[in-house]
This record gives sequence, structure tokens and C-alpha cells, in this order.
Amino acid sequence: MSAAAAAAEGHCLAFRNVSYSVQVKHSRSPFAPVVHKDILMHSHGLVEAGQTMAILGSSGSGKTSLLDVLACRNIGGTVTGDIYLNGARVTSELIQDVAGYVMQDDRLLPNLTVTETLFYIAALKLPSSMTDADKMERVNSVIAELGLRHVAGNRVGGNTRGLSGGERRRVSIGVQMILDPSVLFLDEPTSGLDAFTATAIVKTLSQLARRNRTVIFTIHQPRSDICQLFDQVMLMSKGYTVYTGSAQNMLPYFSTLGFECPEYSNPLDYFLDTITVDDRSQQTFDISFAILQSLVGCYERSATYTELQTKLGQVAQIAEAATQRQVLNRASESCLPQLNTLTGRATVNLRRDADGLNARLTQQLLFGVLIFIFVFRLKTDQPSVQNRTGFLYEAISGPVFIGMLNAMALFPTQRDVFYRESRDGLYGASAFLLSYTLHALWTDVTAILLFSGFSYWAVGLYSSFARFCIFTTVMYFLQLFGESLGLLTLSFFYETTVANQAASLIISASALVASGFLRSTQSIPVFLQYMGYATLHKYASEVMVANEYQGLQLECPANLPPSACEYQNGEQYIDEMFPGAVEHLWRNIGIIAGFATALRILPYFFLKFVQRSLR
Ligand SMILES: Nc1ncnc2c1ncn2[C@@H]1O[C@H](COP(=O)(O)OP(=O)(O)OP(=O)(O)O)[C@@H](O)[C@H]1O
Repeated sequence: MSAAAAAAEGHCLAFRNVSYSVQVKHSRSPFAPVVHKDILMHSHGLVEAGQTMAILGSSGSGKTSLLDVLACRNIGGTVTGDIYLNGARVTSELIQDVAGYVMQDDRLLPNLTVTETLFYIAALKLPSSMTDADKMERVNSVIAELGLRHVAGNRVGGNTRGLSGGERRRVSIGVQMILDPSVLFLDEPTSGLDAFTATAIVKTLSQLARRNRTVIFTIHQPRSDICQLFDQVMLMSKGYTVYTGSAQNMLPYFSTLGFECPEYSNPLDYFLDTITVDDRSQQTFDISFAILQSLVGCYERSATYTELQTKLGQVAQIAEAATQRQVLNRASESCLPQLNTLTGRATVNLRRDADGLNARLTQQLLFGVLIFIFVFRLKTDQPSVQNRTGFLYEAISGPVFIGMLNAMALFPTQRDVFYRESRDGLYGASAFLLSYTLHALWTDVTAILLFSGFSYWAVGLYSSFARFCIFTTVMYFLQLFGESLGLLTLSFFYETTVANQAASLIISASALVASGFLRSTQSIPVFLQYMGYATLHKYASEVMVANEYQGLQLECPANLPPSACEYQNGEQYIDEMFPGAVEHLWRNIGIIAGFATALRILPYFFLKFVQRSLR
């Protein structure tokens, strides 16, 4: 079907009079007034099936906002105007069914191969009635279509070596191609790529469009020869449309307005320079804004605009007459297979990350070795009380910190993939958090068994297998708590360093105030005692002390006078420093388990909230 015929039947993306505004505050002050900001002003455009449309404009001109509005991405603010897709008024459900959106940054798991990356996406996106062989066939056809055959078995990479920037971008496009969408939105698909690779990507987009797809993308400073690959061009400045129409007609159109592109100049650079509002001073602003207004006026009086409006009117008629929505081509998996796919994918990614995996498995053990070197073997005499207390303090602090660091190392990449995939409607925050927990479970359990198996017996804590099990269980929950705190702060703050600092501060404050090892909890101010009830360290230290000191006989060395021996047995120590710790042992273990589990659930709410506000 030709592009024109496709449009006549409504197979196109068309938008008219689309405006977008937000309410913003000029400062972070809670008292700052909220003001109205117009971001898009009466945008119009039509891109037919089989065509590409490039949205161009200087930074801040509204390109991404327009793409987001057209793709029905929830960006807040108020959108007015009409958007039609393939003969129907656009809704977010329709977009999710027939369109793909490729974000500016490649959010991919670095340790999966290209084929695996696409296969897991196929498993999440394609109907479960399709066999794995059918899904693999679809993956292979996407790989072939995007020219990725030669790297199909290579790892995607990230900070480590992997695919080149251009290949990685193709994989990101491939992720959206699995459902064979009829419309593809791409935000800056060439950003960060050299001119040659950028041209190759645009050529690929053009080829994808030729197979009866509509491809619409934003682009920054393209080379002049790239322009020949565009079918439609939209030039924007300050939210205004200066030109929408065929790429071929752009030069003649601007010539008629007296803007003849100088010889040897890149026409796109020239036009963008002409339409960009210069904010450097009030004078330059006034002059350049006046030029912009006059160009917008010229465009709205042009034959190109009139022709576009006629076509838009026809598309609107078709769409308003249509009663049935598009046939859905998406079938989501039910919960269990989805969880299985997500857990399997995360496990492969973790297993392949040798450094990350080794760190996860051995950090706790190395920490145990370190405190063993420091404390060595505990005796059962009076001076051992201090060493024992020091060991227990370290034992309730270290696993929490290491758990938090584990989250900082592993979670951000997976979180970013989650943000992308959840916006594509593939799965929700609960499936993501559960799969994260499940895939890390075996490493968490192994790491804690190595730590407690070594340090408990090497240091010589109370010789009882039951007490070893209690120690190990508490260590596990402390580590889980630390990692959950990391997930929580990483869900709240996007920057890992900020999240790390916030989590470290909370852990340090909690251990300092509530552990009772540095200063008896009864001697601290009452408000801190109450605050201690809200911290895990209070319950963990009580369990540790009860587990270790109950039934422990503390000898008084012959070289010390009896008055120097404060405690004859562990019970005396418990009664003085942690009264009630023995009676509340099981209650405290329950609180610790509940605390750590609840904290694992809490990031769910932040992830959901942040996910909605992300672009
Ligand atoms: N939710 C929002 N709240 C406040 N301002 C916004 C919001 N979304 C966009 N803007 C503003 O609207 C303008 C256009 O933003 P947009 O990201 O669409 O521009 P762009 O052309 O894609 O820029 P770039 O090329 O730099 O990505 C900018 O001034 C931006 O700060």
C-alpha cells in the first residue's frame, strides 16, 4: 500500500491543534506561586504508514514533550487537541497495543546476549499460546531486520565491554520491534552516536518504515545527508511549529520566505539557527522571538498548512466514524510465567556478572574474617565481655551495610529496565520486586551461611547449634533489611550516590542510637529510647545478647580482685544492659523478620509513584 493510500484509509498518525501545558513553581520554596507554562502550542502533523517523521528543534523546543504527548505517555500537565492513529482516536491502551516507544537511553541488562535480551522480551510480550520456537523465530527476524546477526550471541554490555553504542541502540529498537508495532516512537535515537553510526540508525528507521510502519522520532543536529532519509519534517521552537511537511519541500518553502540556505551550509543547521529564540539578552530575545512569530504566521498561511489541514480533516472524519478499536496484537502473560521469566532473566544477568557475583557471595565472609582477626577467639572470662560486645555490635552492623551496598551495585540497572518495561505495560512493581528478591535469594543465603558458619565458630560464640541457627537467621534478616533499605532509597532517589548516603545515614543512626552496645539504651534521652522502638538494631542487639549471654559463666581471672569482676554470669550482664532480652527473644525475632519483610514491600509504593512521574 502506498503512503498516500494508507493515509486515505486512515493508516497514519495524525495530530491537530495539540497543545500541552503544565503548572510549575519557579522555585522549590513551598510558598512559591504556581504558574501556568505552555510547552506546546497548536501542533499539527501527519505521518503516514510507510513514512518517517523527524521532529527537529533546539534544546527545550518541545520535541520530547510532543513525542510523549503523541505516545500518550503520562507526563502530567494538560493536553488538548486531537490525535488519531490508524483510523482511531488515540488512547493509551491503543498506543500500548500497536506502538513502541524507544527511550533516549538504552536501558538493557548488560550481561545478557542480544538474542537473550530479545527472547526474554518476547516471553514477556508475546502470547503464552505461542511456542518458544515461534518466539525465537520472531526474535531472529527482528535481529535480521535490525542488522544485528553478527552480534546476536554477544553480551549487550554497559560499563563493561559489549556492543557498540549503535548496536546497543538497535537492540533498544529491537525490544520495541518484538510486537511488530505499526508505529514506532523514538526519542533522540541518534544521541551519543557518531555521525556515521547516526546515519546508519536513521537508514534503519527508514527501512523499518518502508514495511508499512509509521516511524516518528526527535533528532538533534543531524548531518545534512541524513535529511534526505526523512519523509516528513517538523521544525519546532519554543513549542511553536514553524514547519510540518515533506522534507523535500522544506528548502523551497523557506526560499519562498526569503530564507535561502547559504551554499555549503547544512540546511537543517541554518533553519534551526533561524528559528531558535536567543535568550542571551532581552534585545536578542525580542528580535529572535519576533522572527519566530512571523515564521509561524507564514506557515499557518501557507499552502502546505492548508493541504495538511484538509488531510487532517479527512483523517478525523474516518476516525470519528469508526466504531471499533484496533485489533489487539498484545497478549500479556499471567502472573506466574511472568514472574518466572523475570526471575530467570535476572538470574542469568547476575550469574554472568563475575565481579558482582563474587562480591555478593564473599563480602560477608571477608567481613567475618576481618572481625575474627580483630577479636580472635573469645574467652569466657571477665575481659571477654568487652570483646564479645564488640563482636556482636559488628555482627549487627556489618550485614546491614553489606546488604545495602549489594543493592547499590545490583538494583539501579534493573530498576531502570523496570521503569522502561513497566511504562510499556509489561508488568508491575510487585512482579519486579518479587523477582528481584527471588533471584538474589540464593546469593543472600549463601553469603550469610559463609559469614555465620565461619565467624560464629571461629570466634567461639556460645557453643550450641540451635543458637547458631538463631544467629544465622538474624544475620540473614539484617542483610535483607540493609538491601531493602537500599532498594527503598534507590526507589526514592534516582542518583545512586544520594541513595547510598541516605541509606548509610539511616543505618549509622539506627546502630548508634538503638543497638545499646555503645551506650546503654536506658541511659539515653527518653525520646531516643522511644525512637529506638522503630529501629531494627534495637531488636537485633537484644536477640544477639540473649542468644550469646544466656547461661554463660564469666570467670574472674586470678590476677583481678573480685571487685573488678562486674559480672559472674551472662544473665547479670543481660539484666543490667538489656533487661527483658531473654523473655522477648522470640517476639524480637518475629519483629526483626516482620521489619525486614515490610521494608522489602515498601519500595513498591515508591517505585509505582516514581515510575508515573518519570518521562
Ligand atoms: N513537566 C514539565 N514541567 C515543567 N516544564 C517542563 C515539563 N516538561 C517539559 N518542560 C519544559 O518544556 C520545554 C520543552 O521540553 P522538552 O524536553 O520537550 O524539549 P526538547 O526539545 O525535547 O529538549 P531537548 O532536546 O533538550 O531534550 C523545556 O523548557 C522544559 O523544561
